[in-house]
Amino acid sequence: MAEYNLVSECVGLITLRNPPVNALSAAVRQGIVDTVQRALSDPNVKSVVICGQNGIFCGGADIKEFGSNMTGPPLIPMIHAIESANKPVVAAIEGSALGGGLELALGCHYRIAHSKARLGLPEVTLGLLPAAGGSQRLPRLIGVPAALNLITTGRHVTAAEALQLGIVDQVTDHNTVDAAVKFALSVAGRSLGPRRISAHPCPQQPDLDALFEEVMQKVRQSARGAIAPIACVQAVRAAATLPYAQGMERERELMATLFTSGQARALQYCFFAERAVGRWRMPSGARWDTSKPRPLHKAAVIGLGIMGRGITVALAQTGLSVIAVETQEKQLMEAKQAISGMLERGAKRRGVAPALDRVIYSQNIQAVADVDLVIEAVFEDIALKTKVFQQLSAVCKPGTLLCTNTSALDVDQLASETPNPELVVGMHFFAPAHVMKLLEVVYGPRSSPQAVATAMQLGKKMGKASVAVGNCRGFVGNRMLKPYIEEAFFLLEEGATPELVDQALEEFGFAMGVFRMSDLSGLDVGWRIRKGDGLVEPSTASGRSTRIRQGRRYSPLGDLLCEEGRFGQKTGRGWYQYDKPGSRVARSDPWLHSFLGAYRAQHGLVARRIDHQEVLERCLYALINEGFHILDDGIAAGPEDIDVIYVSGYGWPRHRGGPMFYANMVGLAKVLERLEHYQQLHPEVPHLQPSSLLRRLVASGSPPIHKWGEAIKKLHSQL
Ligand SMILES: CCCCCCC/C=C/C(=O)SCCNC(=O)CCNC(=O)[C@H](O)C(C)(C)COP(=O)(O)OP(=O)(O)OC[C@H]1O[C@@H](n2cnc3c(N)ncnc32)[C@H](O)[C@@H]1OP(=O)(O)O
Repeated sequence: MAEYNLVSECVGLITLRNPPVNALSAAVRQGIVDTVQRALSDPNVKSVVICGQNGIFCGGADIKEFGSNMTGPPLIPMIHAIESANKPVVAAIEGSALGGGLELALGCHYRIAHSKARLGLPEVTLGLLPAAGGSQRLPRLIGVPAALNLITTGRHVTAAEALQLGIVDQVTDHNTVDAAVKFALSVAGRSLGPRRISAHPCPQQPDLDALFEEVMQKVRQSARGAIAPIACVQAVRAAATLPYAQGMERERELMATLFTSGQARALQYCFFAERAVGRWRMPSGARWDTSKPRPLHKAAVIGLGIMGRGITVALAQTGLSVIAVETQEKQLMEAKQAISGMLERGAKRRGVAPALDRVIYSQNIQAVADVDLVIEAVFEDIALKTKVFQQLSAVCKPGTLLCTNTSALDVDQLASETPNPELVVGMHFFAPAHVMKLLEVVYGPRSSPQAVATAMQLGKKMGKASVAVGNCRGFVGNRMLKPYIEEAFFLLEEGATPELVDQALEEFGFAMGVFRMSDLSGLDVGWRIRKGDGLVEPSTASGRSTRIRQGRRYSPLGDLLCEEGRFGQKTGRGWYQYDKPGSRVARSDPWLHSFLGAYRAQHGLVARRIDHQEVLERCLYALINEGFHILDDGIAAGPEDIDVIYVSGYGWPRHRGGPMFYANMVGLAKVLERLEHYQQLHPEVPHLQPSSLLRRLVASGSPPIHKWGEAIKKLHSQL
């Protein structure tokens, strides 16, 4: 797993071989130990170069090993042996040097990087810290502020930035290994003392205490309960204040706590889940590896409201030519201005030229005749969308894929309005579409595997977490959101306040509680949907509204606020009050509290004390329960799909792994027991009725999440 060659007569070349990313598995570590030993004991070898095969230096420790008993030589002594070698060791960095990979390079005496390489210590994103000496060496090399930034965010830096920071000694556009060998020859015999980073003190930093206090405060605020970023700050503080050996001891202690934590397990699960969703499969048996996507050169977007504009930007930034269609001239001109602004700002951020000339604007749907794919983003109205789909079917060249950005309508119904339903899929983007990571690719029973493969590949090119899901009301994300929001409304009826519910959810780690989120996205959105479902009724003569509708408990609270014109941030009033319409700082609203009091009195409801635990159990378990229904219905292929959707699109805290992973951590039996408990108290609430899949999983011994797939298949085959 590490190959050894003698090159240029006196350079020992060690090549890490562990595809695809040369992760530091036990075998690779053993290979490094053996080959370094061989190079150091060969009197002909004057210097050593370490590189990785296939254009990548090293993607870090092997994350798959973390879940098992780790064997093989440990990383820390291996890196120490390199640093204390009496011959210069040069790291030749191509592709990526991440985590343990960069820590290995920091143990080398010199680092040469290719100009396209990326370097970083992303351990924090996996719930860990750079515990192979990285938290102690990097601050010594580049100073405390820069090291804190890299280690607490886990961000990857370009070779150019690495050079500027002093992480690498040289950047090359040519063959990196050749450059490193040449460099190794030039430094053979030089004194190595100054090149051993562990022997350096940290560069002096004025007001160290104030700096750490400020960073810790910032990190605590943005961590939303994640423990790794805080441990990272503590580890860097040890580097800044303690001798190296003591700093290493502190690094070890901090890592020991993180390594076995539920958060590390959750974050590592997310890492693999995000990759697993790319290996999509449909109930028909169609799969990612047997379905070939179509090449795409030209796309079109129909409807240039907020969603259409974001989608146009996302497509243009991916390199596609885009025809952007809006029938009203004024709206078209406004959209053009907005899209150009977004493209310009995005390009400035990324340091590239804006893709303005990739977008052609038109009022005429005929302009899309020769595109390969169309994304329809007109108003959420089935009659309007049907008309657009019929027009597109008549206008587009044969084989054009027709995608709808609907968030709530029936993709299959739309497909049935076209002569080629196999070419129709949903591409459910989230606002703002050029920023938000999530894309639900919705297939109907007639969508072709090729259409799904093409939409999934396009999503990946756009940098989205793309998840293939079946067609049902709300697809996966919004379907699960419904019981979550309903429970929050019921809690208000029973005595909670928006502040209490939001606080419980935000302490759990959500970026925003349900009511602050509702104010942000607009209360009128849900109101319109409920009206469409025939759920919104006028109040009776007494002003009292019914609380059982369509045979189940219903809370009209959201409707009543909308009747008052309280649509959230945009009107300056919603579940909270705001300084002015459009302002973002939510303040508690005494009006809302008296409104809730009057509402309860009118309905004979007596407010009771509700604690955070009840808020979490009722909102989250109702959402999770719907997730089990979704798995049972075959709408999502596995729990990873649901979890990626929730973490990347719905603000679920990543360090809790997603709702289904969380259920697995809490224990399926406990989730079932609490749902049964609340269902007994609220028999008129069907979403608290435990899903039969959850019951069957518990009855079959609550298998761990990675075995749910097998269990679901087995349980289905027993039916
Ligand atoms: C008490 C113990 C002390 C131990 C001290 C430990 C200190 C060090 C810790 C670490 O190093 S933790 C790991 C840090 N590294 C990372 O976080 C990098 C993770 N990888 C990536 O960011 C990317 O994979 C990449 C390297 C930038 C390459 O990206 P690309 O898009 O080209 O490929 P992917 O689809 O992401 O990955 C391909 C394939 O490889 C698997 N994989 C990637 N990295 C690792 C890894 N470090 N360990 C194991 N496997 C890895 C990835 O899962 C993909 O496989 P599939 O999941 O698709 O099968």
